[in-house]
Amino acid sequence: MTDLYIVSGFLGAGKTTLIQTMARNVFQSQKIVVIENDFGEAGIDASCLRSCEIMVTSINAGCICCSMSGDFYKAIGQIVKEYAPDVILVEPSGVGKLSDIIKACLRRKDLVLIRRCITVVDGNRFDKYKENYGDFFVNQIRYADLILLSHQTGDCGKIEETIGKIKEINQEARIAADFWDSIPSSVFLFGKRVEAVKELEKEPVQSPKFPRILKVFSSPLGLAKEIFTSVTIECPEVLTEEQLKEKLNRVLDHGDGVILRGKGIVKGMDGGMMFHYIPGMLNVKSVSAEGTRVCFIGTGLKEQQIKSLFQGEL
Ligand SMILES: Nc1nc2c(ncn2[C@@H]2O[C@H](COP(=O)(O)OP(=O)(O)OP(=O)(O)O)[C@@H](O)[C@H]2O)c(=O)[nH]1
Repeated sequence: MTDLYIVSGFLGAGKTTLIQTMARNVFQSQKIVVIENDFGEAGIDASCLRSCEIMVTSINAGCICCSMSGDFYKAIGQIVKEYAPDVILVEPSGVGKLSDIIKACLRRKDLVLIRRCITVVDGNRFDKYKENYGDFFVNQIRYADLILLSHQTGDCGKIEETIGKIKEINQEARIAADFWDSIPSSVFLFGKRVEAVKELEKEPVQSPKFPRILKVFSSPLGLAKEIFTSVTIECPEVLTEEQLKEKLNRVLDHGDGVILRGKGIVKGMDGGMMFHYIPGMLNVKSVSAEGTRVCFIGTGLKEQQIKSLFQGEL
């Protein structure tokens, strides 16, 4: 039986960052495979994790829990057989429901044992995300047995307030607000399962859904796709940091709709350049990973408009 950990959280919460921390601090001597499920993000996280020498299997263009669940089912079988990892880490898309991911993993309980359902919660954007995207955001909190706060401002009062709000949704989960590097490994590895997950475990295991069948049923991805759109842009040019920021700011300032997430890897003057955008934060840094793609996720985005803004003359 292979140990499986789910690392969920809303867009930009810090899932990939946490997986890197866990690979470094918790599973340092173990063979890890990460199953990464981008929502239209063109494998950007996967490139980043691979550059940290983590083995990654990407399932793109859908969501593990629904349209791709047949692929997910097969992927787990293949990974266990071919790589025999000690640990599988599943990073669902930020707009996936944790309960659906757990159900998808339970379909392979012949091969994997869910050890921990972890959710990263952006402590700085809690109210906004809960109010506007509660279907996903609240579900990710309710089914977690370990919740880690990210994007904290250092304001202890605000942290306590956010923890109080999380407890209104899930009283049983362990909540950790410390710096992740300082959290003992045992917190990630062991702990009580919350009742909500125990209930899911009691449900009869359903066969994986394959796309042919899915056309008949509405799916959670249907919901995510109705609400969120993603725009991916090829960017083969070499850019300076200023040029990249100017392109990004044109999209962020003048694009219609609400951009909730932006990320990408492009060619910089001295190698790869990666950016992350979440509302109120834009980070650009040099990376060893290579890439020529940027992606925006949000609501009400206009693909052509975003492409023109990004690709237009500088
Ligand atoms: N200030 C701050 N930044 C963070 C923290 N965690 C992650 N970040 C940054 O937030 C950005 C997004 O982090 P990721 O780890 O890519 O988030 P994710 O949840 O995998 O995002 P998705 O790709 O949308 O699923 C990156 O620039 C991180 O460096 C945190 O605790 N504090």
